[in-house]
Parts: sequence; structure tokens; C-alpha cells
Amino acid sequence: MSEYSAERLWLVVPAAGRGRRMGAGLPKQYLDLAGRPVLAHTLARLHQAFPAARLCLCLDPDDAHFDSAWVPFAQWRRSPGGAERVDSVRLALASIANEADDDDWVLVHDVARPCVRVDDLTRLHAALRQDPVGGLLATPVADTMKRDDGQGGVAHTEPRSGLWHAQTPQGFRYGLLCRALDEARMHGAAITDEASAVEALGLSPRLVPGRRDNIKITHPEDLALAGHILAAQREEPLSSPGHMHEETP
Ligand SMILES: Nc1ccn([C@@H]2O[C@H](COP(=O)(O)OP(=O)(O)OP(=O)(O)O)[C@@H](O)[C@H]2O)c(=O)n1
Ligand SMILES: C[C@](O)(CO)[C@H](O)COP(=O)(O)O
Repeated sequence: MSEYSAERLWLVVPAAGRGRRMGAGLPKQYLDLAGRPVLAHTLARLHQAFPAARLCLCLDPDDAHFDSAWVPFAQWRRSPGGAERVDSVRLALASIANEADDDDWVLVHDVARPCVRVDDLTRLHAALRQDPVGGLLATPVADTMKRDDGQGGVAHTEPRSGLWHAQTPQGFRYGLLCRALDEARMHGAAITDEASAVEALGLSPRLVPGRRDNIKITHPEDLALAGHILAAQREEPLSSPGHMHEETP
């Protein structure tokens, strides 16, 4: 790419999960949420924030529920899902290898997080572009944390100071993210998010304070909660405190 052109933004959306913990008749990304599938909400939020981005959507090759009418992006492709989330992300990165430059930014966002706010997405992107490593939306842990003893009792209380809940998007430059995920595979590391692969390189991804309503729909009760969150977000005046992000635990 020429030195005069801005680096491109790629969005990788892992959407090849089966939703086993949800236990519904179909994968959770296709469950109805306020009149539309979860997947359609998530893609709409991403598109509002980044209309010119290029989308790579990870879908199970046997997926019989997907409808391309839910994709608002002009430039998009589907890539096959893998056995685990990290495998889906790796396959997505491989599918754009001929077009992506090492300096391009890649934001990875779970399809199961449809309530992410547009201003958090743009704030994250702006923060990452100032950072040499990249980073993620996250919120400080607010509850007292217990370690179980393996038998239903409490072994001890974990200090929560300095603990954060990792959310998505998580964003890194293409070259760094590919290297981090390759290294993790070589070492057989179990990776549940992109940041942990980058951490394993000895780097420190930036924690960009997000908001607690960017929930991941995981269990059955989360779907109703997401519906309430979307309704509440629609009601919020732009200047309300609900739009403030958290800086400290
Ligand atoms: N092989 C996989 C597994 C997960 N995901 C995606 O990764 C995100 C986070 O995963 P999770 O919440 O665990 O979703 P599921 O795998 O669908 O749920 P479960 O673990 O309960 O089966 C979701 O957007 C999911 O679609 C994926 O693309 N490929
Ligand atoms: C990436 C993630 O959303 C960060 O919280 C999360 O780890 C993905 O879900 P999983 O249940 O760990 O696959």
C-alpha cells in the first residue's frame, strides 16, 4: 500500500458458534431479538460505526440460517468457521491474507454482543490508533470474587483490584495479530480472546474502558436482558449519564 493511503479497517465477526450454553433450537446468533436476529443487530451497530470497513463474517459451512440481506456492508465476505472461536478468527485472517497489509487494523467482535454502543466502537478505534500494540473494550470487575474449592464451597476470596472483564471488539494490526495467533497455536495455548495471544508475546494490550451493557449473549436469560438493554439504549438522551464510560473500578 502507498505511504499516502490510510490503513484499512477490517472487521472480523466470529459467528460460527453453536450456542450450546444457550440450548435453543438454533444457534443464538439467529434467535429473535426485538424483531431481528441477533446477528443483524450486531452487524448494524458495526456498520453505523464503520460504514467503509471491510467485513469478514465467520460462518459454519453448514449454516442453513444465514441470510445475506442482514449484511449492511458494501465490502464483505464469508469465511468458514473453525472448531473453536480462535480457529474461526484464524481462518478469517487467512482468508484476507492476499489483501490485508500488516499495518491494517483488524477489530474482532463477537456476533453474540449485539448491544455494543456505536460511540464505544468509534472511541475504541480512536484509542487503538494511538497505541503501539492495540487493545480491547473492558470493564473493571465490580463484584467480590470467590475461588471455589472444587466441592461447592469457597476456597478463598480473590482480590478484585486490577481485574477487568474482557469484552469485544479487540483490535490489533493485522501482522501482529496473525503472528500472535500463530505463536499461540505453535505452543498449544488455549486462547479465548485475541488479547491473550498478544499478551503471550510479552506485549500489553490497552484496556479501553467500555460499558457493562455490552453483554455477550451466552445463557438463556441473556437474550431477554439484551432486549431490555436495546430498549433502554433507544430511550437514552445522548447526554445522559448512561453514555458515560467507566474509568475506574
Ligand atoms: N467455533 C466457533 C465458536 C464460537 N464462535 C463465535 O465466537 C463468539 C463467542 O463464542 P461463544 O459465546 O462461546 O458462542 P458459542 O460457541 O456459540 O456458544 P457456546 O460456547 O455456548 O456453544 C460467538 O460470536 C460465536 O459465534 C465462532 O465463530 N466459532
Ligand atoms: C472474547 C470474549 O468475548 C471475551 O470476553 C469471550 O472470551 C468469548 O467467549 P468464550 O465463551 O470465551 O468463547
